[in-house]
Amino acid sequence: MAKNLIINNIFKRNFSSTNALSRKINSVSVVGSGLMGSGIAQVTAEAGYSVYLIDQNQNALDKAMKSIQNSLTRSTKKRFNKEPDHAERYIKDTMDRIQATTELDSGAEKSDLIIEAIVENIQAKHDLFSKLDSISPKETIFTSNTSSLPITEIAQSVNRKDRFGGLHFFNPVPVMKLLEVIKTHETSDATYKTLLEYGLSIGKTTVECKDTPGFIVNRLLVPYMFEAVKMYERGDASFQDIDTAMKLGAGYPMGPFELLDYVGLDTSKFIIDGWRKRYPNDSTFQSSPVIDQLVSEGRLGRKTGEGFYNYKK
Ligand SMILES: C[C@H](O)CC(=O)SCCNC(=O)CCNC(=O)[C@H](O)C(C)(C)COP(=O)(O)OP(=O)(O)OC[C@H]1O[C@@H](n2cnc3c(N)ncnc32)[C@H](O)[C@@H]1OP(=O)(O)O
Ligand SMILES: NC(=O)c1ccc[n+]([C@@H]2O[C@H](COP(=O)([O-])OP(=O)(O)OC[C@H]3O[C@@H](n4cnc5c(N)ncnc54)[C@H](O)[C@@H]3O)[C@@H](O)[C@H]2O)c1
Repeated sequence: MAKNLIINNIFKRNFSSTNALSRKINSVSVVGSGLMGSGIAQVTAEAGYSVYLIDQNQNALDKAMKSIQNSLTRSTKKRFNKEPDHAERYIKDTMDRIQATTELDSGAEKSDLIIEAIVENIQAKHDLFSKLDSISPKETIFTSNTSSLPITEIAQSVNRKDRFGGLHFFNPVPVMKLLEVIKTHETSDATYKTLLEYGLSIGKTTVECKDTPGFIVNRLLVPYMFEAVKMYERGDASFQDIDTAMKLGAGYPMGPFELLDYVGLDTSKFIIDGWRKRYPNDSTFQSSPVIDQLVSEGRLGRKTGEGFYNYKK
């Protein structure tokens, strides 16, 4: 209660002085149905929005719908433990609000908000947004869930730069309470207000971020994870002991290697490689031979069943 009051006061402080009117959001398209897109679609549908979950790959969509169903079953078991009928109805209603499709147009033409959660690659994001810009209504707001790319740079491929911002979710989306909302120097106040309102409407606590590398969380978290890998590569400790140490000695829910496997080693590599290209003189962003090797072997972490740890057993 007190927390909500603080959030509302921050919200009022920042926006009561502007006359910006937020836009009503009814329908949301989530493009990319992997680890993040499936979670974003789930929490958005749970909040009552009608959702198009779009992916170029039908298998990814099938996997996403299964994972949403499992995640809802898990969360409703406790929430409605004495009312199984209610839980069943809640799951059905939520699933019914999500339309999974490989047709980009079918969602983009009808959505008020588009959240992109495809692979962490600037060219792929540019190609997607330039298509979306030509098929979406001009009022539709575009956002990216990028972990590390500048929102301003992603927005270069569209004309609607005032209706473009960042919505950075955390994994697992249904559980993690934070949403980073990113404003570029071209994002309009009305767009930004709409994005903050959307964040609150899906039950997240929002923080306001500038378009700086890694925003708030990843600028601190990613160098920490790669520092742990360097420690392991030097032979200072086993990765299992580093994980145990950080969980029991620093109170983290997961150690850095468990977290790398959880985020995906490919995504982690994309992030560090991208930052190193941009900031070649900053030693924080050095590559990791061990991660490069695991990625080249297709051992990407939990999503492939193996990374630093083996999840197939
Ligand atoms: C790189 C990117 O850009 C940014 C990022 O995303 S960085 C990554 C950020 N994420 C983190 O740091 C995650 C750190 N890990 C954790 O917080 C925890 O280990 C965890 C929440 C993932 C799992 O928690 P843990 O206690 O170990 O396991 P578990 O007991 O299975 O789950 C805890 C609760 O979450 C729920 N849960 C876990 N995963 C879930 C999912 N996918 N869907 C729904 N519910 C889920 C469980 O049902 C359980 O709920 P309950 O407390 O009501 O019973
Ligand atoms: N993994 C994390 O913990 C995490 C957390 C926050 C943000 N992110 C960011 O979210 C984005 C997605 O990450 P992820 O971990 O969900 O990736 P993922 O590999 O699990 O899923 C990406 C999905 O996008 C689909 N895709 C690729 N190109 C597409 C296109 N042009 N059109 C439609 N679908 C396409 C793929 O088929 C795949 O299903 C990345 O930008 C990543 O940096 C990831």
